[in-house]
Amino acid sequence: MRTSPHAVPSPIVDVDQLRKTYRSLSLSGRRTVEAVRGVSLQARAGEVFGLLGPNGAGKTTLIKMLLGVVKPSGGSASLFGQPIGSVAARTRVGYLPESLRVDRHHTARSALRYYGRMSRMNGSQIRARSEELLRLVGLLGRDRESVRRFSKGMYQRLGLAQALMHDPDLLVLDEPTDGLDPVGRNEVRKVIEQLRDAGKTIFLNSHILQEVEMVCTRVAILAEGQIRAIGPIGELAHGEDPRVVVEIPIAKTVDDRDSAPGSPASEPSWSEVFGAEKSDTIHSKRLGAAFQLTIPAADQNEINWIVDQLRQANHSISRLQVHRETLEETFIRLVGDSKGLVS
Ligand SMILES: Nc1ncnc2c1ncn2[C@@H]1O[C@H](COP(=O)(O)OP(=O)(O)OP(=O)(O)O)[C@@H](O)[C@H]1O
Repeated sequence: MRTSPHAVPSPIVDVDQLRKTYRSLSLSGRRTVEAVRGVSLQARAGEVFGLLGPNGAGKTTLIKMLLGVVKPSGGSASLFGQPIGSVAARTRVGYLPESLRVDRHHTARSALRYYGRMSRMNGSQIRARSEELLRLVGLLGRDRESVRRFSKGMYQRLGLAQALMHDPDLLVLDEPTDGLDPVGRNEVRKVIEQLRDAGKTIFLNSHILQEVEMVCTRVAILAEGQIRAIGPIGELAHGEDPRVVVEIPIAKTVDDRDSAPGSPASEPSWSEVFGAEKSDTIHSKRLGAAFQLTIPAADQNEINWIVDQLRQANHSISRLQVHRETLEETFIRLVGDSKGLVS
């Protein structure tokens, strides 16, 4: 069968209505937690897909289901078209868990040898691949030191190297920079950026907004086990129409010129300026000696129209700024508060 040259390649990660309910028994009785509640998403080859959510959103549970470590309660998912949990799916994935443990007696080199053997690589394959990866993660030269002497950042970079040892087609990273200082975060982020630029497909969990903004190409916002938004990073952050913020000096308003000197200026009727329908969408407030209007404006034509209406009504404009929603504002709008999120 021939495929059309314009056919969209099938997704590498394909999740359909996946659910996980944890049930446990304790002295205080039966406890049920709906950790993942009907999540659907897709990640394609070459994407760095970010799953952003506060603590407890269900991110780790979702990753563990993809890796076949936790059994779903409902829905389905596949990696490379193979059902999650199958050997065929698992062997093509590299995984960096939230807290990787490397035995303290290891050096970076001996640890990679160990992981290489687990992936059934032979001695010369292990040597060549270790050299390449130690260089990539910036540990060449420190590779014969005990990992006991490693900083947390170096340890995480070794974790990235172990995940890449068998040259997986998909890299799954759970909170890769959690607990690192800014220098360590930056070092790990640089490695992820190099992998992204080399075309690796990466699925990354994070509650660190800046990390997601800097490295991901597509993002899903997860809260309370549900996807609240999903899309390319640029579009997601601008989910709401841009707004224009205009400041109109009070002394220059029509009302003020008509009123007696020194009397407080009353607010102009914005419905007379913009029409009743548009004025309903305007938020206005007094800001010192000016009125500040926040007006939704989908595009440049609408911004021009707003300026024209103000000028026609003889209002001066002392400041005009186009405000686009940031990813942080999108997150807070969708999740309700910024609890558990680091910007
Ligand atoms: N093995 C388990 N048994 C019972 N409840 C669990 C288990 N694992 C996770 N949970 C609960 O499921 C919910 C989602 O947890 P999960 O670890 O998937 O979230 P997360 O988004 O990865 O959070 P974090 O960033 O804190 O790791 C939480 O309420 C958590 O307490």
